Amino acid sequence: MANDSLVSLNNAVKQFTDGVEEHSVLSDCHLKIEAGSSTALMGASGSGKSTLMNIIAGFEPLNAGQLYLEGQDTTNWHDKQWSNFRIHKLGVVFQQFNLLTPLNVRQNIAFPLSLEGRGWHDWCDYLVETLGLVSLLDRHVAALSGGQQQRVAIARALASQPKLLLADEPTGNLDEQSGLEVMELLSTITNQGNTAVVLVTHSAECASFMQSRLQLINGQLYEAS
Ligand SMILES: Nc1ncnc2c1ncn2[C@@H]1O[C@H](COP(=O)(O)OP(=O)(O)OP(=O)(O)O)[C@@H](O)[C@H]1O
Repeated sequence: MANDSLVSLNNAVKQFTDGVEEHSVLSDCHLKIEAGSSTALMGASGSGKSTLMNIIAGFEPLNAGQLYLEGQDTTNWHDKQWSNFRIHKLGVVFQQFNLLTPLNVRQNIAFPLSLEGRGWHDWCDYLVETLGLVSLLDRHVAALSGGQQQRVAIARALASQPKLLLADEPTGNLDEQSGLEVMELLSTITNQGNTAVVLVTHSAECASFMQSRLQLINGQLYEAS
C-alpha cells in the first residue's frame, strides 16, 4: 500500500539470532513519519530503538513487512538507491558524534555536501551562526569539547537540508544544560529547514521538544504522553 508519508513502516518484523535462538525486536510494528514533523522515540534499554533507526536508514533489513520512503517501497532497493537516499535525503546524528577527526570544523560540515558535488552555501552560514560555530570553523574537531563536537555533528547532518534527520541519543554524552541547549538548537533549525526529526532519547525533557512521543514496548510503538 503506497502512501504520501515521508516514512511509513508497515507490519515490520525484525529478529536477531545469536546463533542459538531468535530474539524478536520488532513484531508487527507500524510507524508513520510526516514531512516536517518531529517525533521522540522512547523505550527501555534494549527495546529496539537503535534497531528501528538503522532499519529506516537502510543499515538493517527487515525480516518481514514493508518500509516506504517518500512513498517508494524499499523492499528491493539496491545499494545505489540506498546511498542515493542517504546522500540526498537523510541526516544522521550519533551519540558518539562520529566526526572525521583529521579534519577541521568547516571540512566536517562540508563533507556531506561534497558527496552531492556541492560546496558551502548560505544555509551552512545560517547553521554555523545558529550553532555558535563561527569562531571554531578552522579548529580541528578533536580539540573541541563534547558539546562543541555535538553541535558540529548537528551542523554536518543538516548541511544538505535533509528531508529526514535521525538522531540517536544526540545529547547522551552531554551534561544536562548542554543537552538542553543542543535540543533547543536542533528544534529551531529543523523547523526552519522543514526537516522531519526522529529523536531517540531516554530523557522526558529532551522528548518534550518534539511534537509527538512514541514508546517502543515489546516490539510495537505506542503513543506516549
Ligand atoms: N546486530 C545485532 N545482532 C544481534 N542482536 C542485536 C544486534 N543489534 C541489536 N541487537 C539486539 O537487539 C535488541 C535491541 O537493541 P537496540 O540497540 O536496538 O536497543 P535500544 O532500545 O536502542 O537500546 P539502548 O536504549 O540501550 O541503546 C537488543 O537485545 C540487542 O542486543
